[in-house]
Amino acid sequence: MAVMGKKAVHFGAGNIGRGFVACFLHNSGYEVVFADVNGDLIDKINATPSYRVIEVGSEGTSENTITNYRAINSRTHEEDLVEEIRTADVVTCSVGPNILKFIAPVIAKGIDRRADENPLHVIACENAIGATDTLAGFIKDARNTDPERLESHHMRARYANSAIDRIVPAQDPNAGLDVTLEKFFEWVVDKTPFEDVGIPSIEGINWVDNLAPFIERKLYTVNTGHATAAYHGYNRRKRTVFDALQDKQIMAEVRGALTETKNLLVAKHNIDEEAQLAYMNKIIKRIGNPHLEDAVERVGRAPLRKLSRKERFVGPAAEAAENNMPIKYLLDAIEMTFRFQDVEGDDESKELSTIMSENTPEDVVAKVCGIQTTEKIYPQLVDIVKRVQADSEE
Ligand SMILES: NC(=O)c1ccc[n+]([C@@H]2O[C@H](COP(=O)([O-])OP(=O)(O)OC[C@H]3O[C@@H](n4cnc5c(N)ncnc54)[C@H](O)[C@@H]3O)[C@@H](O)[C@H]2O)c1
Ligand SMILES: O=P(O)(O)OC[C@@H](O)[C@@H](O)[C@H](O)[C@H](O)CO
Repeated sequence: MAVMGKKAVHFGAGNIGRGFVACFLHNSGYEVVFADVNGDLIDKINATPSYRVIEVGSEGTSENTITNYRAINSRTHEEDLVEEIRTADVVTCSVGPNILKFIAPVIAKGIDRRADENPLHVIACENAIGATDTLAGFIKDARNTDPERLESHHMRARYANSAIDRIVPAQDPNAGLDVTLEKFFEWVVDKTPFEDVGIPSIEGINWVDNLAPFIERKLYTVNTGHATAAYHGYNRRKRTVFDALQDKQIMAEVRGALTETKNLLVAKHNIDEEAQLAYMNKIIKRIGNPHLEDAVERVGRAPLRKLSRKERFVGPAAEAAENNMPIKYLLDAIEMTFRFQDVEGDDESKELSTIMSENTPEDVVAKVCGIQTTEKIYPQLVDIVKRVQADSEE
């Protein structure tokens, strides 16, 4: 049921922001106020009264028209944004996990101005475990919220973690605001923080009591498989994930990595093995969607984030290793990620290259992967880094 007169502020008017989150908020009757730092994008949004969300797949193409939105530059119009947050019902974001700290101060100011009886619902829509908790941590930090106001903060804001899944590739620069994406979507949100104040009425959200199995299953299947295809593909000069999956060896690497994460997910979350196998096969089909021009560079973007401790490779591989489960294919994918260096337009891939050239293998593993010397996976990661460093010196 649509809710009229409601307002959502969404940080990050990029692919998933315009194509998924804003689309669902719009369809649920919300006015959407985008907050972004890209001045050209802000101007385009404010000059364009509607845009299309175009779903493509083997079943054909369908379209949704999005209206009733505005955009504010959060860098130049902070006070306007604070006022929007003061009067909003929902704040969502899809800016990337490393940007959460930068959007926290303005959200904190808006929350602080709210009346106590009307808490803002905050849901971060990033590919990261506990992204809303991370954002809440920055908002509640003493630099952003007066410690004396913390005790009553829950009366002005509530925070729920989420898992969001829909493949939205980089868009054709000539497409304007239109977004082409896959038909499939899944948006799962923890309902427990909202239970006493009412969950926001957003069509399409699956509200759950325990998000952990959903987010781990998503990150360690969709994103592990996607990234495995992308990094192997990049190193074999494939253009898109679809192209990469046409290569039998890369497909075997993807299946291998997803079988290893399946074993872990099944054991850890009591997920039915057959159900996980079906989910895995569906994901392989989704990431191989021939209608999505999903470049390996987009899917491999930010390799330092993707090599970090709780992320799609090191997260499951470290845990599987501790439980003596096989991790051969995950290690192959990690090696390919370490080889994703100096990629045009990707700052982290350049930083990775500098880190690799200036540090010992042991220091790289500690700094990049956050793995301790006592963990079972440690020596295997050190060997990978040694190999990649040796190849770079040749
Ligand atoms: N694209 C997908 O398929 C997909 C699917 C699920 C989840 N996600 C997640 O969504 C997030 C965004 O991904 P995307 O593909 O939409 O990226 P994107 O680059 O298309 O969009 C990010 C947007 O955030 C804006 N931004 C950057 N810094 C900002 C700031 N300080 N304040 C406000 N806006 C800022 C950028 O200008 C850009 O418009 C990531 O965490 C990603 O993992 C993406
Ligand atoms: O967004 P990232 O950089 O964490 O990962 C790249 C892709 O795997 C990702 O954007 C997927 O398309 C998305 O997670 C599908 O739901």
